[in-house]
Amino acid sequence: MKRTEQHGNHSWIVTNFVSSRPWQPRLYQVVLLIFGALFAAANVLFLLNNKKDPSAKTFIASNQVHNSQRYPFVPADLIIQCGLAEHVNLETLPEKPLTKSLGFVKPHKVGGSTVANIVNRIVWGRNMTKMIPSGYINLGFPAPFPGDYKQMKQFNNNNNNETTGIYRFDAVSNHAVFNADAFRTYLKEPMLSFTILRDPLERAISAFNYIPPYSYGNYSWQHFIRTYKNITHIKTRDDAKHVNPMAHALGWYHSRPPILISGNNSNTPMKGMMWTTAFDHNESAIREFIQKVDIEMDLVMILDHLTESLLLLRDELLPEELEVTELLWSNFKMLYDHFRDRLLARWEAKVEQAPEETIQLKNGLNCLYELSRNFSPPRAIDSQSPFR
Ligand SMILES: Nc1ncnc2c1ncn2[C@@H]1O[C@H](COP(=O)(O)OS(=O)(=O)O)[C@@H](OP(=O)(O)O)[C@H]1O
Repeated sequence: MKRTEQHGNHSWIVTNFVSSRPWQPRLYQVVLLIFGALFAAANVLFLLNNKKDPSAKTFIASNQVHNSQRYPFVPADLIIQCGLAEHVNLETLPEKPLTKSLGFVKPHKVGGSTVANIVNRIVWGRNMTKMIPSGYINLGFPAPFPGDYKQMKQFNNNNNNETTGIYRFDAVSNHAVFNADAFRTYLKEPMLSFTILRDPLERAISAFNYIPPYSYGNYSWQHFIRTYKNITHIKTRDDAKHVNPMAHALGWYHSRPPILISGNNSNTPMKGMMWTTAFDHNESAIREFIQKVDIEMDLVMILDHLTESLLLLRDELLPEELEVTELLWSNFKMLYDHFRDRLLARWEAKVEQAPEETIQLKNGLNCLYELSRNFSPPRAIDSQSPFR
């Protein structure tokens, strides 16, 4: 029913829903009430959950950590099936931050995600803070560290660098270019700096397979070699991922002033800079650089010796501060071994193993494998690789 009220010179049309009968809820009001109640309940639950588990604060979570369970990547049944359960007690694992911050330099295609996952899990489990890039991938790379990163919302005076006032984190594990001074500015003291390297040719093949535009399969390995062999400047992020990228991540190109690209290019991935490759074959300069890295980096791990590398990493901390199981859990070989054994057991248990079909399939697969070898990057041209 519509009512017109007169107030001085103004008149309002007041629409109301008053009926002559006592108030009775209508369907839309009931629906609104239910939604309101659900919304309020969800908010309360969210607040309670965050209060209960401070490590669930979104700031600490990395892009690789998706839910609020304490160790999200390890299904409990897998731990049990792998015989680790008797060694691991989730409840008694230390929750204290490590005595050192973790400055992990992650070059591309060197097994860095495996190591970054270890760092992330340690950070997650021990209620530590990690510097997160704004875009979740690069802390500046290929430009200088740290680039744009998410600021800590709550400043804690204990964590601030006394000289700069900048918040200091417990860990860094995204793609970045190592600079000892810059890392020390943003990471708590004492810092444990480490990285991982891989045979350069293996790495280049991995990059060829995974990094655009080559990963799209439209260009040959020969095209890849031709493109990068005589490159004079690193101008794009893809150049940086393909040309001497492990050295780039360790600071090789940044040890000389960049060439500034004219115009306003500060928003490009390279931040308006490019780097010359003129010194890439200068042996004495390379030796000098290796010496510098040797002094500044606490541990350089090697992918082919990951187990030994991780144990040496553990030894950089206080005795017993980091349990081997905390490293083991991210060992995807364990996952592989587990499912390989499961598959073989299922095969053994198969009632009829069908020998004729087995031979036919095996021959066909061999044939396909030979074909693919002939049409994929031929190892014979390894010696021409600019990465050697
Ligand atoms: N534990 C372990 N042992 C041996 N090899 C391993 C391991 N973890 C990762 N890898 C191999 O590393 C390659 C992926 O590297 P990244 O994780 O650094 O890639 S990325 O830059 O983060 O995209 C990729 O190499 P390729 O398979 O040759 O492409 C992975 O297979």
